[in-house]
Amino acid sequence: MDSLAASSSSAASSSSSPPPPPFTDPPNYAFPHHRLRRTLRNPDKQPIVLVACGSFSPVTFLHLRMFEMAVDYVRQNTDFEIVGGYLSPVSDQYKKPGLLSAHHRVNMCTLAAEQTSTWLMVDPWEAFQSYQRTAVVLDHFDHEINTCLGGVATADGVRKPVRPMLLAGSDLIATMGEPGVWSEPDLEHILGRYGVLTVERAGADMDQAIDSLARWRHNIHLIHQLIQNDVSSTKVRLFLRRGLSVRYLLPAPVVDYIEENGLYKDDGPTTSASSGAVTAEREKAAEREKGKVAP
Ligand SMILES: Nc1ncnc2c1ncn2[C@@H]1O[C@H](COP(=O)(O)OP(=O)(O)OP(=O)(O)O)[C@@H](O)[C@H]1O
Ligand SMILES: NC(=O)c1ccc[n+]([C@@H]2O[C@H](COP(=O)(O)O)[C@@H](O)[C@H]2O)c1
Repeated sequence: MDSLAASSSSAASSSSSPPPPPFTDPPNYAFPHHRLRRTLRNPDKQPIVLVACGSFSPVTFLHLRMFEMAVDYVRQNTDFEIVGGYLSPVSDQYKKPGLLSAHHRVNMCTLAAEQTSTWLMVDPWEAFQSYQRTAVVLDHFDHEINTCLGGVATADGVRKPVRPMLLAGSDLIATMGEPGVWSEPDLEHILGRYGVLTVERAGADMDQAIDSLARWRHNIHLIHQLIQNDVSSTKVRLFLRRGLSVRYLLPAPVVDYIEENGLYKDDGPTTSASSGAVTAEREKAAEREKGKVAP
């Protein structure tokens, strides 16, 4: 398998011992695929799954709406067929401001996906372990769906591999042009191999964002928001701290969950947002030195 994790781990293995598993799974982990469509409707299309990586602290209607915008875009502009959609909440090690524990973030995403949609799923794989780079997260989906489940089949029984594609806001794509946040091999892996569907976000200039990523332009799909929505988790947290209502900004079960558990009453961790991935990678490397975490 052509995965980052697989290639780095196989380089380290000796010829006598069995190859280590390509990924470290959290305890009791099972890949969720109860809503993954296993048969292609149109055999001529390329099957894809949408993977949205982020904090989701908390998940908002905008996060969910990104998937619906992607569905419309894909139907009108591409030869892809979407067979599944996943929210992949980031690990606690990301330490972004306002990042609630993975336990609560996964619970809220699960309520949102299961109770407001018929096709979205939540993968807790990265949430419940050490920080994983986005390139590795996409490799994990590739591994689970194609290597373990055998991809999808056409009505005639022909098997096809599924391409995981990153679904992200244009602010996230803009960080790909910032020095030090993403490594060059990771960008090549994410944008060259898998591709990204980018949803326009108020305040982040999409054209400027992709200027520095021009060599992967063919794999970067820009989705314009026809109805502007600039809800953000930051604003929701601010409202909650001030005791203001967030109803109708988030799915009702998520609002109820926040109230029942008394969440977001204070500021939480305060590491700078843009340095989240860099800090998490540094801390992980230090822990690896001490032998505490797997690569
Ligand atoms: N209003 C929005 N428009 C477009 N994309 C968005 C919007 N809000 C979030 N996203 C995208 O959703 C993904 C997950 O975002 P994340 O969980 O970081 O939400 P956020 O609202 O940006 O959080 P925070 O406010 O805590 O920084 C990212 O790719 C982000 O770009
Ligand atoms: N090098 C990387 O792989 C890298 C860098 C920056 C952000 N990310 C990811 O992007 C997402 C960003 O989420 P936020 O928008 O909440 O910061 C997270 O899932 C994070 O892991 C990955």
